[in-house]
Amino acid sequence: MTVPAINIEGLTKFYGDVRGIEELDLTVPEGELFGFLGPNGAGKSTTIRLLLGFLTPTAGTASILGVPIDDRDAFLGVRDQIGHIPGDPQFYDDVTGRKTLDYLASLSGDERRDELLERFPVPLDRPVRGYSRGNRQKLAIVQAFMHEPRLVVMDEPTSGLDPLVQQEFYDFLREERDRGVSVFFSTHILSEVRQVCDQVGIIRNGRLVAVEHIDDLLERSGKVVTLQSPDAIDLADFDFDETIDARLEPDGSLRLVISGNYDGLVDALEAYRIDDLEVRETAIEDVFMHFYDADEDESEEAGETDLPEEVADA
Ligand SMILES: Nc1ncnc2c1ncn2[C@@H]1O[C@H](COP(=O)(O)OP(=O)(O)OP(=O)(O)O)[C@@H](O)[C@H]1O
Repeated sequence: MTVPAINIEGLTKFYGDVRGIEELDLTVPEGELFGFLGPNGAGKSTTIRLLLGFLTPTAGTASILGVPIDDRDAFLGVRDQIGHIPGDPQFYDDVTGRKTLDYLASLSGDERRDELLERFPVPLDRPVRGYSRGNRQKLAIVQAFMHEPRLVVMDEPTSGLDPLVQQEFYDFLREERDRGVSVFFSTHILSEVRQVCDQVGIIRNGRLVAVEHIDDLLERSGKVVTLQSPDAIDLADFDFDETIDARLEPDGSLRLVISGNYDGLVDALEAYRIDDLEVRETAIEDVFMHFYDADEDESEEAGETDLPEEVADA
């Protein structure tokens, strides 16, 4: 039986009275690209810091590559099989990038350093103090992957990267996953989840709201059909088994959300002349909003407002 890359059971962390996370249960299989999505303050960094032993849980437990996080000796034994990109990567500012990597290599190895630096180049002979935000992030990527880890845990790893480097990083992550590396990464960017992840766990106010395969999530959410016709559209004609939602837009066009096959739609269309017909996937934003809406009452109790713009608009 294979061991999950990460297994979390009832994991809880309170900072005094402030809830970091509560009763979190989650399993990430080996070899998967797992996205951990939530707005600011949801508990993503807390979860990651608990997993890596930087914080002690208030309750519950977790294991990483089969090793319980509170078994310090065993954890040190798998430490060099794990890579980590923290939310705010810190290095010794007076030291050059090259020396930084030399030092980290002496701890865990650097079999892939050159290959990674070719892909994510940084000014190696400059002290890290002079690095831009993006270069600092690229150095963090190189150090996290250069020792051939089995699992990489990353806290918002694309912040500070320009769009081209972000795309390169997404390609790289997919290649790593195909080589069998497990990747757990937190993000508040929806489009990133869609592009990269196999599964996503959605966290809000310290609680896990859902865990879904991206394909299932989109499949279940249906397709959006937009129809323009010179004929008056009767909504009743489009109320077939596959219809999730049907409405007339102010300009008289029909907006239909359907899941499953198109048989009902094709039959209904026979009665109409068609000026324009478009079928597209449901926007991932619409799909995710429903998870957040469901938790609205609790969010108000916790004094939180609506989703931040990054999550709502990404
Ligand atoms: N050291 C701390 N002391 C007190 N409260 C904390 C501490 N660290 C985090 N919290 C609180 O715990 C909750 C979860 O924070 P956390 O940083 O884990 O969220 P996050 O999802 O990583 O957010 P972000 O996307 O903004 O980094 C928040 O309410 C936060 O204010």
